[in-house]
Amino acid sequence: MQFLHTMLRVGDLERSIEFYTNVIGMKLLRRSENPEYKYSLAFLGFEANPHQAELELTYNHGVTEYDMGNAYGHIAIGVPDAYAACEAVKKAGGNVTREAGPVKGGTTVIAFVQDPDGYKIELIERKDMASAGTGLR
Ligand SMILES: C[C@@H](O)C(=O)SC[C@H](NC(=O)CC[C@H](N)C(=O)O)C(=O)NCC(=O)O
Ligand code: NI
Repeated sequence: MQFLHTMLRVGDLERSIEFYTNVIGMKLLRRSENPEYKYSLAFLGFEANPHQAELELTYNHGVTEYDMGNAYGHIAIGVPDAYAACEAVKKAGGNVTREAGPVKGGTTVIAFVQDPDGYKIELIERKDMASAGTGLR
């Protein structure tokens, strides 16, 4: 088996695609429309399945916001340098809600970014990723 995607409901699909491509550096992998059930999908990621898990964004036509509740935590992205990633996010107009630094009580360097709908994204510094050329623009 393989972990394929995480689905988030968003209030403005184009706004979210813009954020996840231009701020986070993902690729728009594919889109689909379901006019019968009045929703649109966009799949984004750094690589398509099966190479990496994908993010599925769901837009229900006419629904511009959701009750975010208190259960959702975050999705996590590995970056070679969390400090540089935060600067790149800010430069691209993104919202860093927790600057890069060691996790409380530990040594792993993390940061948090908020997407346009308020979903949190954790940036986790992974030195092993430096050679992979991954990471935020
Ligand atoms: C493409 C695949 O990864 C899907 O997740 S589509 C599944 C489908 N999604 C929706 O209907 C989205 C709109 C819906 N109003 C929502 O907000 O979730 C789905 O969940 N279908 C349910 C079913 O029983 O088929
Ligand atoms: Ni799905």
